[in-house]
Amino acid sequence: MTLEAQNAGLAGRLTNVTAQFVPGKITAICGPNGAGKSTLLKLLAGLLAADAGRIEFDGGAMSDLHPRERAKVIGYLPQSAEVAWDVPVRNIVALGRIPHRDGASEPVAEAMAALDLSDLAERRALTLSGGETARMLLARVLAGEPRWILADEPFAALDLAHRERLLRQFRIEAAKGRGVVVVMHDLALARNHADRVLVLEKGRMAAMGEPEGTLSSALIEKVWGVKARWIGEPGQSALLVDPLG
Ligand SMILES: Nc1ncnc2c1ncn2[C@@H]1O[C@H](COP(=O)(O)OP(=O)(O)OP(=O)(O)O)[C@@H](O)[C@H]1O
Repeated sequence: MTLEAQNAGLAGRLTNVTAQFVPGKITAICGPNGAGKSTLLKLLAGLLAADAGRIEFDGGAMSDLHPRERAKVIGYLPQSAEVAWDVPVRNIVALGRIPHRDGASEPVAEAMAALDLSDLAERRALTLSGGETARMLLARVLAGEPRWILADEPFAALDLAHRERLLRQFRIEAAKGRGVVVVMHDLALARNHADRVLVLEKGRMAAMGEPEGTLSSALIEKVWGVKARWIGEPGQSALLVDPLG
């Protein structure tokens, strides 16, 4: 169950990205604003078509996958998603089962419990706070039990406890053999919790590899233009950034 970008590009947004994503692992996609992170995630999700190279899924072109099959295997969380329907939270999370056409309630309940939404199950979706909305939409993705979870900045609206909870959940999903690909700005989060990191810079790949070696001070200075150094133990590192002079 592989997911791969092969020289993938989209005019003006992404150039020549070649990367293999690994099931059972958490891959972080990092890079400055406008570097192409969301574009790459949408290409991997099959929501945008590459105009150069291709996205390969299980040895075939992603573009050949039937949309319903794609919806079953890929769970995509967009950046700052909005909710259109003022229906109970449980109903929004249950939308994750639509590709399966099974109405199964267990994965829906499990996903809500994982995202600490059980007490909010009957609340109307439009009354939720920003972080609660983010958790509801993540639960919808998990309820679909996709093979690949592709999440665009899922931590942005979450408080510390819910961030930790989601990190643990991503690890649980990865342990089930799912591939987890997460766009994130927090480089300490990537270094401490991802298995691999892909760094984009101005639409091109700047680096890909295990986080410790890849997210070096030298790379951070080159790509983000800030001087920074790591402190702390592996797995509990913090990034100290020098004030811009
Ligand atoms: N629909 C579009 N049409 C044209 N250009 C676009 C479109 N969407 C994004 N871009 C451009 O493509 C580049 C990559 O955008 P993308 O959203 O992938 O960046 P990102 O790395 O996710 O950024 P951020 O950290 O700000 O969310 C940017 O220069 C952006 O302005």
